[in-house]
Amino acid sequence: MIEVSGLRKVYEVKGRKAVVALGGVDLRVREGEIYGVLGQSGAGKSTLLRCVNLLERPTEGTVSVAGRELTTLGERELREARQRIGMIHQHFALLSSRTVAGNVAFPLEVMKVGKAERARRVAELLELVGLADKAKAHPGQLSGGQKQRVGIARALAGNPSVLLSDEATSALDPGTTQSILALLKRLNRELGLTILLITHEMSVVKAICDSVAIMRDGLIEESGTIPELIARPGSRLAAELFPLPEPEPGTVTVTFTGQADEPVVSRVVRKFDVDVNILGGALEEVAGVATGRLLLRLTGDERAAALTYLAERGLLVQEA
Ligand SMILES: Nc1ncnc2c1ncn2[C@@H]1O[C@H](COP(=O)(O)OP(=O)(O)OP(=O)(O)O)[C@@H](O)[C@H]1O
Repeated sequence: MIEVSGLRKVYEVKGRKAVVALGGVDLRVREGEIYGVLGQSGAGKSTLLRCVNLLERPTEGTVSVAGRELTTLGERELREARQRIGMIHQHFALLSSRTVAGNVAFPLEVMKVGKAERARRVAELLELVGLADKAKAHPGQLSGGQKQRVGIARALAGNPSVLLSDEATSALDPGTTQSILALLKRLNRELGLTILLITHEMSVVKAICDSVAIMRDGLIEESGTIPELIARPGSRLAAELFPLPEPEPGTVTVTFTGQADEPVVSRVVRKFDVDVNILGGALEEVAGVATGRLLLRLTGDERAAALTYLAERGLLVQEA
């Protein structure tokens, strides 16, 4: 759905050294998934997101969304293509002089949608985000979470196939963050909306993302589906989601996704002549799947056979 290839963005600032915000980024977001780009401040996340709808012109590389290569389009075609790419912002970017309904109607006015159809569509969008009773309110009378719901309704006005989210929950408290993330997940499921979001919070990735790219210094360090990354030896995502003590020689790190119901450790002890000592562990719900990592010391004559048994059960076994 979104294909970014060889993307470079260099900011030339007069009298200062040029800043390489993106140093050659490839990204592939599949239709219907929620894809998170995670990174510290300055990693290049906003630049990447703004290049996806060409708010920012890449210095090099190509961007295609829903099969259209955006970098080759003229201004008019680009405006049309952008109507199918919604965007939501950290600070909501609402027009304070307009009512909630007026804010949602704004893109429809730009698209020259007739008055009656506009009113129908605005009512439908406000219903979708749970704000039907706030149509006449002004943004100043709303909570942060309600403002972001207006932002989401406005972003969906043009029936986009893709939604770009620029730190949409960073200005919200934890409870409100969860309700906005749940709304995004519902829109993803019900409308088949593909979502590309940027965030500096692992909790956002953990709550709703199917795939993730970790960015640092304008480059992607690792990317893939979350189960893929958790199972990848040396993955930074796995280390950050499941921090474990430094493995000492002789210890074993065991990663499991979705097999949390099986008592594998007690089975290993019963089946094989081994002792198991749990040195550390973490269990998390990741995108709705129970996932965990354990640091074990396994000793005994049948150690090798026990490790093979764990690997055969689909667990990732890494010896220190
Ligand atoms: N318009 C600009 N002119 C010059 N440099 C810029 C511009 N926009 C961003 N940069 C620089 O590009 C680099 C990447 O910035 P970017 O905003 O994309 O990172 P980020 O990961 O989104 O960080 P943050 O979360 O703080 O916004 C930074 O070094 C930043 O200072």
